[in-house]
Amino acid sequence: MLTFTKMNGAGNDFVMLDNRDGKLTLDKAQIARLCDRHRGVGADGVLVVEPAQSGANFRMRYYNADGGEAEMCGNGARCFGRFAQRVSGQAGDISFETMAGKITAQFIDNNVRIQMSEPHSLRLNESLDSGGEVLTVHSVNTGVPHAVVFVDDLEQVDVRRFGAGLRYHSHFAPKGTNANFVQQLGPQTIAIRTYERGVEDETLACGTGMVACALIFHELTGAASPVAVKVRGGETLEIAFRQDGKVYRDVTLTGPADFVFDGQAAL
Ligand SMILES: N[C@H](CCC[C@H](N)C(=O)O)C(=O)O
Repeated sequence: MLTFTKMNGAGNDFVMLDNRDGKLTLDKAQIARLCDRHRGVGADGVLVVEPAQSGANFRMRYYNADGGEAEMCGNGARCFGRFAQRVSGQAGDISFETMAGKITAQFIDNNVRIQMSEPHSLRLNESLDSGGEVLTVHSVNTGVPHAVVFVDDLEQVDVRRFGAGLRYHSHFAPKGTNANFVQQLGPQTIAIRTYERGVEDETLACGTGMVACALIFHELTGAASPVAVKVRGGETLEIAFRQDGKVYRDVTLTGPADFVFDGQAAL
């Protein structure tokens, strides 16, 4: 039996595994089965605590619901910090390595603030066909790749149709991208919906997607930091940043990371 903890980061939900002893080996099919909402535990992804290979406290591995490993997960990183703190009994900030760089988690009341890796590959105003329509698409990598489209009414967007159209678009091949749709609610407030690569559906929240949308919102409107981002699950999270010329520094994502239950799963 596999001992796990289920966590929820603003509606993005995860199976958490403690593999600090290095004894756990799961293949892609087993991870996908854990995430299956009918045959398994059910989750958007799996996060695994491993020993650090350099100066951090831990190493974070992230796997999407399809079992494939991804470089980073923003909501997952908040949950990872909270989970690593619990299993290790370590007080104070938690640092961990990811495929996208080193992340630090700070614990602020019921929220977790993570210092994101430096965003890159920002591109604005590209015309791309998706779902049979030509969209104005922006993109940036916030640990994983994100496409961003601004719309007038989020409720009217067919996220599966247009999200999948961008996720599999040749422009983002071969790795593909996550796809976000954004509606401005105020000078420093947006609402977003996200189609996630590797989940292949809309999720209730996407942390790296929130960061991508907030930075592009700043690029297009000059919106000051911090930007409030309302997600499909109903929560509002905070993205802060500092622009140093063309580079974004001190990018942080602050929001909830909640324990849901502990369990044992047959694999
Ligand atoms: N599905 C994403 C990884 C997880 C991103 C999301 N859950 C987050 O909170 O950042 C990808 O394959 O690029």
